[in-house]
Amino acid sequence: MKKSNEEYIKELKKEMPQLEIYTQKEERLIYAHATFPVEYKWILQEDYKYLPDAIIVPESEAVIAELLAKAKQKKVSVIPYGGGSGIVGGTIAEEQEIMIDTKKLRKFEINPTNCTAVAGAGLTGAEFENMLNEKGYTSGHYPQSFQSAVFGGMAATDAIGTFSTKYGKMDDMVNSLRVVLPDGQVLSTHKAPRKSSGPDLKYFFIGSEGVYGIITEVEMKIYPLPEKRVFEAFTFPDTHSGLEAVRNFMRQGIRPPVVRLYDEVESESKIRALGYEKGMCVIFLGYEGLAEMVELERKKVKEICLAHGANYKGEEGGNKWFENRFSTKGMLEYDREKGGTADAIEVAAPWDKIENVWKEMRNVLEPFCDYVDCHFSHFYHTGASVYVIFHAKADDDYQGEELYRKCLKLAVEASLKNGGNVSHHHGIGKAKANWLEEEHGEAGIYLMKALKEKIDPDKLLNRGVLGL
Ligand SMILES: Cc1cc2nc3c(=O)[nH]c(=O)nc-3n(C[C@H](O)[C@H](O)[C@H](O)COP(=O)(O)OP(=O)(O)OC[C@H]3O[C@@H](n4cnc5c(N)ncnc54)[C@H](O)[C@@H]3O)c2cc1C
Repeated sequence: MKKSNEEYIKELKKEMPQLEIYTQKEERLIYAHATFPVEYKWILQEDYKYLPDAIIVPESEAVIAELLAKAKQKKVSVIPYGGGSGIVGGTIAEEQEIMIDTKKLRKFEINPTNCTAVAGAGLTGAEFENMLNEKGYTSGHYPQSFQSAVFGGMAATDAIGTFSTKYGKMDDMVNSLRVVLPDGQVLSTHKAPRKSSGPDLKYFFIGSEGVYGIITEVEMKIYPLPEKRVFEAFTFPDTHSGLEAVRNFMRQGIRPPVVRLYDEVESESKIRALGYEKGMCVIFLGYEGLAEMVELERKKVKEICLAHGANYKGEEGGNKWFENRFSTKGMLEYDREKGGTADAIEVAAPWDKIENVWKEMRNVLEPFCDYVDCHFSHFYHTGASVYVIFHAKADDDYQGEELYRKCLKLAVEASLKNGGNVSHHHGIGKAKANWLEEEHGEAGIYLMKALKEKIDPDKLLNRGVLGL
């Protein structure tokens, strides 16, 4: 253990004997990796590369404040740890950092009048949603990592769920939050629904991946459980006509919560399974809310899809997608195999760039991959996001790591070159930090660094994440 860490832990044990602290090698190994694909390769290579010196599991925000104040005093580096489902290397303990696991922050408080509920940073998406459902509410937030990602991590990475077209991303869903700053101060943002009182401070933390503070509570917007929910499918002659149909209903303010358009290649297996016409592209749509509104949305979406050459395929395909929506087979199985590597690179672009971004990302990856899947599943008034999922195989896990880095570089650079960004919702971590300046520009990075240097001059909190 690093000397400074040893002194820190010794002092904590003395002053806070009730504090849960893990220092055994097995425990440190469990926390050492999240779900960044390269971490799978490190597991399969010899000794694991980077272990945290210790993991602390505080039971309250007040204890986190003390831990950070003391860490500042003793110059101890810290990594906040949520559900460990992060996929961009945001929790790699490259410098034997101490991890702070937020799992004991389990507050749940509902305010039906304000249509909000508070989630402690350590509640998983599924736990919070079940508690809401019991009271007759939903947050509409269903990321695929629903059962493992927790609210602190999801706010920190600005996560998104599959019902996003209606309910939005974490930055749309969070009304207010509480955060411990690197020196131990606690900031609570105002609960008013809108502010014109300087920058809305919650946005310094949503998507900041723990570099500016540890989020302890998130106040989410909530909605009554829907009266009606229905899924359906259409096939389109090609990806272009599918995207045009979606752009047309989005610009009129029609927002079915689930919109998932698969390109010609990823559609193939779905077409086979569902017995649809070969060579077409599949779209699954999901609607929920008041029954009359659902039926009106369906009617309007159907008119627009049919006008763009679609065939209506009924409810079966959409229902099947819904039943399997949390399955991550395929991608993660590839990462676990010898030499195998896979990842979903998710970027966003304006409507007039998204098709080129998709085509070019697919083109650059295909020569190095067994196969590449692409779909569009988060849509906005001004553009869309595309997932480009590569699956590649090398001879061993060292070459697998190299191959991963090559594919990531090709994909991100193809996005940037064609008008897309670096990440739509998985975040940057350490994996994509090199490209951040291309998205934000020199002045943008200057601003991010200036804030970091002011509030955390020794870069003790999540050093290296976002390149800070
Ligand atoms: C199979 C699979 C499916 C996925 N599906 C989705 C999806 O549908 N949508 C989506 O958006 N993402 C998805 N992801 C990515 C991942 O689940 C998200 O990035 C998630 O938000 C991470 O949350 P976590 O609690 O696991 O965070 P962690 O992995 O623990 O941490 C992520 C980052 O946030 C920081 N952090 C954690 N807690 C805090 C805190 N309290 N305060 C400040 N910083 C903190 C960490 O230091 C780290 O940098 C998926 C990942 C996997 C493996």
